Amino acid sequence: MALEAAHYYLQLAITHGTSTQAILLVVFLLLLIRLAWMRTSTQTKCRQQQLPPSPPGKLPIIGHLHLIGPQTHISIRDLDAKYGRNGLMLLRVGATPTLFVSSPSAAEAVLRTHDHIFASRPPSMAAEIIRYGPTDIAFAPYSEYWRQARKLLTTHMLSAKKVQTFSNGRLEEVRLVMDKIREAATTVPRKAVDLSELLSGYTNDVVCRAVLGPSHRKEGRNRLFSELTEINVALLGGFNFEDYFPRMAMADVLLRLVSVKAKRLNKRWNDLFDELIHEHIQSGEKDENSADFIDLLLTLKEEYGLTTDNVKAILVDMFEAGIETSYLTLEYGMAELINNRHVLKKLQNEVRMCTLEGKRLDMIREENLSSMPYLKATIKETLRLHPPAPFLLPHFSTADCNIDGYLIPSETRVLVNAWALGRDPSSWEKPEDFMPERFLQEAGAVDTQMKGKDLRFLPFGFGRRICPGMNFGFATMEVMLANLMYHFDWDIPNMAEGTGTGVDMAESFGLTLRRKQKLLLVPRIS
Ligand code: HEM
Repeated sequence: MALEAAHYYLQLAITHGTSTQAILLVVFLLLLIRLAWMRTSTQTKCRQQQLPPSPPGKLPIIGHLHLIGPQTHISIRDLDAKYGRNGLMLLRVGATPTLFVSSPSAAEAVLRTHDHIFASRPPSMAAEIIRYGPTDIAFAPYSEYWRQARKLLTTHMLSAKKVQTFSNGRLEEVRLVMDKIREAATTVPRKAVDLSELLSGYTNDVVCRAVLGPSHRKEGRNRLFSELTEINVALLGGFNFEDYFPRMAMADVLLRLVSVKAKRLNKRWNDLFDELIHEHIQSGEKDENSADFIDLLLTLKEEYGLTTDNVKAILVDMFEAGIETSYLTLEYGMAELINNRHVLKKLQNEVRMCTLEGKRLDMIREENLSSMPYLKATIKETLRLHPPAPFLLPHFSTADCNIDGYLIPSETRVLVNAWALGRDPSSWEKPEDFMPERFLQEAGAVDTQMKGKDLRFLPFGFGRRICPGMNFGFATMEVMLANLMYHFDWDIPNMAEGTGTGVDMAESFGLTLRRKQKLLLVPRIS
């Protein structure tokens, strides 16, 4: 084809043009031919290169979908053990090639060595609508826009220094929860508290306060944000048929349905943000210490080239990424502590050491936490066993890439099974046991700072897309867990009658890994 074209244009130039034109044309066309040849030979080479291993039994249309059970993280771990190679396994989920990563070396290849190729996100129609483009940070494709928005976030909103400025607000929120628990503990007979509800309310209010300041309870705004975040998670978190079967007629119908739902939801977020932005503009500039996230974004948006819609998209991220992750970790942590009484006792001893100087504290404050390594280790151990995002967020390759001799084609969806990595018996001693001590080993191999040298432990991901909210998350979780340990002893309901058993740890899978049952516990004032 290219040769025919070259011949044709050469004839044309010779008949109608000058000889210089003809020579230039020939050179240009020869270049074109060379390029075409190089492309064909690369494609042939790629085709010859092997794709990562896949399980047998791929079906028309649905691909390997029927092999994946409802507990996806467990199914994928088991399939990888059988069919994967070095932690790499390629499944066709519907029409979408999906690479599952289940070993530290494979995670290293994807998140460190070839991070620039895998740092994008797959397209999602719901994310496009709810997150204005998407122009948030979590779902935005890898681009200059994402780099700028993320820089703003990490430099001004989620830096250790800024997170520290919210400490009084956090303490106030913890105090409110302690008051509610104390009330239940002093009732006769003692009442169980719904710790799931209290903890999710707490992490919601901590994020609301950081986003919009102390007026976060005005007219029930905190509850409204909680409701909107829940709907967001439901819409983005499940298996979205239309993302995996983009060319099917049924996907078209679903696409329209999802689009209607997403637009309705986006309108609710949008109206609320308009009201809040208006209020913030009216109330004028604040100093760096008292500025909330809306203040910061409004002040900095021009410097970073953001529109008001971009600001709203980033705010949606704060709610969706910031609330459930910390809440689930706190809830799983408490459940593990109840089922592992010796760990609970050890943690209570560490926290209660604060009172050894003779005075009882009304609250454990953040400045008390630096002398509590076991508390931090307990949270890390909880994250190892129960990473709230078992597959991180989906990554997406933007070019062909070779890992371990396998070709990973461009536009492959990549899911890293952080849940499986945290429980791999070749990486962890007694992986199913809850042992915070493993994070206290002095020169142990585990990276206790979690800056990610060790890719066995990835609850926050790693590389360009690593969670920027780690400081915020730890600050939220540590002070709450310390106070729960300091003020109360904990029983399971019906323990006194001897009919109570341990806490049920059954999980239900989604974008996040939730416990199936509410966590009901009976507090006793210590
Ligand atoms: C226990 C607490 C938390 C955990 C376990 C957690 C975990 C994660 C994970 C696994 C990712 C995806 C990483 C990847 O794709 O490779 C992520 C991304 C993200 N997280 Fe967190 N997170 C937590 C708290 C927070 C908080 C408190 C905030 C903000 C207030 C936050 C904001 C974000 C954002 C904006 C992203 C997207 C980053 C990007 O795509 O560049 N996270 N987080």
